[in-house]
Amino acid sequence: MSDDILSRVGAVIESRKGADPSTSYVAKLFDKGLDAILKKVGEEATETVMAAKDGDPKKVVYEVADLWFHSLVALAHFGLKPEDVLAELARREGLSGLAEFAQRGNAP
Ligand SMILES: N=c1c2ncn([C@@H]3O[C@H](COP(=O)(O)OP(=O)(O)OP(=O)(O)O)[C@@H](O)[C@H]3O)c2ncn1[C@@H]1O[C@H](COP(=O)(O)O)[C@@H](O)[C@H]1O
Repeated sequence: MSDDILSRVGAVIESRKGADPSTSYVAKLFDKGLDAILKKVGEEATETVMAAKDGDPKKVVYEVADLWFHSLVALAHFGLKPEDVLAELARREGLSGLAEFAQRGNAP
């Protein structure tokens, strides 16, 4: 179920390319350009950190949803989709982060 919603939201975001910014928040972001999109990603990341520092689980969920959403818009700017990120996470599945770090020639 979870990646279905990511795919659905990703498809709607893609469909907003070239849409009227006055009728769509996503189209407004595309119209403003990459810096505006990245500004929102940064803002939502900061708001996620602040929600976590406050120890408020519901607020953390809300802000992570904002962060994931704006990250999907940033992906779409580059013609990328949520499925691309899911494939990368699947590629990493089962490989310990410690082992992966060491594989890159980093000291444990
Ligand atoms: N998932 C979302 C989504 N999450 C957040 N947002 C918008 O992102 C904006 C966040 O900007 P704010 O400045 O309000 O930031 P904030 O952090 O919420 O508020 P502050 O804490 O900064 O005050 C708000 O307008 C939210 O409504 C979203 N807007 C759209 N979507 C999805 O994208 C689809 C297309 O949206 P439109 O292009 O607007 O039709 C929708 O059907 C949804 O599925």
